[in-house]
Amino acid sequence: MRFNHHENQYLSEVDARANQTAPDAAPSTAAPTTLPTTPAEAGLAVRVEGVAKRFGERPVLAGIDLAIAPGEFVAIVGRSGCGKSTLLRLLAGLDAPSAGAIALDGQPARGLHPDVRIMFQDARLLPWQTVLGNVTLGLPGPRQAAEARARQALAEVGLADRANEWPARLSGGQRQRVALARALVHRPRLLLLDEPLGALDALTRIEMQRLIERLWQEHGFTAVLVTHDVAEAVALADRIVLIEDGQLALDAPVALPRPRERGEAGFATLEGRVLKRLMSVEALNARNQIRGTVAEIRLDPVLSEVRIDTRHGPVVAAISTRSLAEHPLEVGAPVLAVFKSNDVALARLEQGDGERPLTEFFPIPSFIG
Ligand SMILES: Nc1ncnc2c1ncn2[C@@H]1O[C@H](COP(=O)(O)OP(=O)(O)OP(=O)(O)O)[C@@H](O)[C@H]1O
Repeated sequence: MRFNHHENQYLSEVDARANQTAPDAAPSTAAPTTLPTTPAEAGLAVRVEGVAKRFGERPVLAGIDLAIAPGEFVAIVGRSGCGKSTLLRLLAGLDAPSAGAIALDGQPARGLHPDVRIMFQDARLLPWQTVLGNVTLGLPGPRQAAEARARQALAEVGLADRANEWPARLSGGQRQRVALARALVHRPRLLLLDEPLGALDALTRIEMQRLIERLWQEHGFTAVLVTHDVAEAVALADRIVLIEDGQLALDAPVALPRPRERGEAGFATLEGRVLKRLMSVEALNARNQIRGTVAEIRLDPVLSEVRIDTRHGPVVAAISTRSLAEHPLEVGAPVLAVFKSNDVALARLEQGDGERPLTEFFPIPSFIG
């Protein structure tokens, strides 16, 4: 998980709002203590038009167009580093686009929006505040009314009885529930979720997915979820968008009835389709591909070696023997070797000492083809 000063700025904004709260003021009957439940009034419409984002000379997003209807649940998937979190930070107003425009409910987005909340992979709870204190933080109005709202939000995430607990005493899943309550208590009309379940075990993750789905259905906010887990995207989203080379490469509706079961045929088909697209050769950087011909196959019970001859010299791929059985190759077959740029390292060979020993490794940003 990456932290940057913009996100801290977001948290300071929350702190600043907390400081404006009158802690000892009398309870107000004017402040509503219930969270909205009517979908029509809750969801924020999002429009992203021609949005580009560069960091220095490095383009990350290029010409993104995306319209999200009020109350829609959109999942953003894509390879690591493709710009998913960057897009989410732009929607949150934590960062500004280099080009293009973002509109929320038809109004140009400028900075932080009061109806937008973001949840990260780590809960970011203040350790010196109780669970209730963390959820109340930043709520305007008299303390008693704010606490009543916070307690209600905690009840909604199943933590009513942990209000007076310290964050350190909670499990990772419970801390994320508190973070969810802290977002919900502000009655967001757009909830941005940046891989919020990424650090949780599989079972807790599925429980949290159900909770998020239920709360989304009850409150009707618009939801945008960044996830690495395609099954999570299929379980929760109305639409799955895939970012690739800075652009939207896929926009797939998920027309499956809710609640969705992972074992169902439609679920597995869509998950397979998105995964296939995500893992496809076209999705990889073209510079990290090299053509060749299978020259030799050395079978081993577990991990076999396939040597291919390329115009740059021989390349040996270690392939599980099981995969090789599923996708057989024969000597002479034309193939494409695909490298993940992050996985390529250069090792200097000692002069005159054959293939060993290695002295230094130089990670390189991309394969030199
Ligand atoms: N503030 C920044 N300054 C410079 N580069 C940045 C900044 N934020 C992100 N980047 C770069 O932009 C690219 C996209 O980052 P981003 O975090 O949006 O990717 P991601 O798809 O969310 O990745 P992951 O799935 O690994 O979290 C990366 O190469 C990252 O290093």
